[in-house]
Amino acid sequence: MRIAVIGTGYVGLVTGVALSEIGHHVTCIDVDPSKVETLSNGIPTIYEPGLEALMKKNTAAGRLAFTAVHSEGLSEAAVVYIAVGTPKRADGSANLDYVESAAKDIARNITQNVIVVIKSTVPVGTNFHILNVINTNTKPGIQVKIASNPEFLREGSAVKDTFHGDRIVIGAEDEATADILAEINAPFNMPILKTDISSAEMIKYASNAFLATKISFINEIANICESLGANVEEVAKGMGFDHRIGPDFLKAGIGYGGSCFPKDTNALVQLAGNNHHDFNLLKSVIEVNNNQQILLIDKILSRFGSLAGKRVAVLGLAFKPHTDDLRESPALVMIPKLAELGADIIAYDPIAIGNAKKQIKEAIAYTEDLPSALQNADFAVIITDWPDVKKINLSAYNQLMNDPIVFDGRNCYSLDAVKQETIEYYSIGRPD
Ligand SMILES: NC(=O)c1ccc[n+]([C@@H]2O[C@H](COP(=O)([O-])OP(=O)(O)OC[C@H]3O[C@@H](n4cnc5c(N)ncnc54)[C@H](O)[C@@H]3O)[C@@H](O)[C@H]2O)c1
Ligand SMILES: O=c1ccn([C@@H]2O[C@H](COP(=O)(O)OP(=O)(O)O[C@H]3O[C@H](CO)[C@@H](O)[C@H](O)[C@H]3O)[C@@H](O)[C@H]2O)c(=O)[nH]1
Repeated sequence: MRIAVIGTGYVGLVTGVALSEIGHHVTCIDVDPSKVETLSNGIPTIYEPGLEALMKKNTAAGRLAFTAVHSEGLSEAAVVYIAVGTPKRADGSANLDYVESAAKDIARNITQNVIVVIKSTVPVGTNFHILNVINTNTKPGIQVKIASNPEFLREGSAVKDTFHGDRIVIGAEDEATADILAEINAPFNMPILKTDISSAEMIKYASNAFLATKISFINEIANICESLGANVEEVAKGMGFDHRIGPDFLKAGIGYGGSCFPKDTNALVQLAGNNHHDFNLLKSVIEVNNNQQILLIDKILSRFGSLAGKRVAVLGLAFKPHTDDLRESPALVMIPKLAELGADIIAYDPIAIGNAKKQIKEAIAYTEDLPSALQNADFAVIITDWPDVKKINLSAYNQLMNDPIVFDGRNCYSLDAVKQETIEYYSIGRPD
């Protein structure tokens, strides 16, 4: 099948590469010519494990190409995926400007019948709206079908998730369209749910909202555990044995970040509100998360009183390990607060520093070397559970820091291991 993918971000690029890997001929289109140039040179514009090799392989095989010219990318496509951003507006709702503009790009440039597949996360009703935008802007006689195919990949394991995900959801108006999309996706060998368009759109929001709820729930339990002297890791383990609950997504910490959970939970609250439903449960999930992201500041202040002149090692900037993405990372909340309180900050991250420098306004020092971050620090704050942070020999805190005081926002170490060392250790939902 000849496929075009509009948008080469985390979703579009991974989707385009994966579709080419299973044998389709894919052209990825992006409005950013510098991205297209980098990608055409075989260099991924995002960090995703396993992506570069697949990208190079399929480009060399002639199944994958990149362009900044919509007419060129769309010229022979039978199916066009829209995978552009749907960021949060100030009121919390999803900004559909990029999706609308991609729809107009399609409408103005296609000369053949196409199926347009919306992969971006969009509120219920958007697919029909976008079909309308395309039909109003395209040439007469061209038949356009629309389908919803929400994406469930996680950053940092996007390639793995695309080939070994839990399900593929296809929302279509007619069986023929759903069948074509099912056929395109068949080589992924995953359960396929064919449903109506509105339900497909809702499945995406409901899934993210449910996962975010699980995280805020366990974080609330963690905070209660702290007051009562219980250990949230033990509690989560005990809960997880119950198949109805499951062991995943019960890791307490400094809250969820990323480009999806914060944005999509807010968008669902808005969507519900616009339809006269006050989604109180989800509002609380968001509030718990906002408080959770700054929880360590209170702990740090009660330990030190003042942070003026204290040197702090911030370990991790990305919102989770194995990605260079900082969108809604707790680091973006913690660093301004620490700076405002007068701390002298050195931040460690193995791959996200390039992106961090674009988003962090405070004058802080950066390093990709973990020991250098710890050298002479008065305390350390763990934001991202990077493998090298988790695997560090705990004696390094003692050897390198002025005072081995660690505030661990990701519960990286077992309390037994910590007890073997002379470090002062504060984590989430566990005895200090
Ligand atoms: N990032 C994730 O892990 C993830 C996972 C599942 C779903 N989603 C959803 O997928 C969508 C895309 O997310 P992302 O993180 O990949 O976004 P992103 O911001 O990383 O990438 C979007 C890309 O689209 C390009 N673009 C914008 N308008 C364009 C146009 N008219 N023509 C061509 N290119 C255009 C931009 O230049 C950019 O490269 C969002 O709706 C998001 O909620 C994201
Ligand atoms: O038990 C947990 C699990 C995750 N997190 C945090 O939650 C955030 C999101 O993590 P994760 O879900 O692994 O990453 P994302 O790449 O944001 O993926 C989510 O958002 C995507 C975009 O919609 C969806 O496609 C995925 O299915 C969904 O998992 C991160 O800050 C994690 O640290 C926790 O605090 N505790």
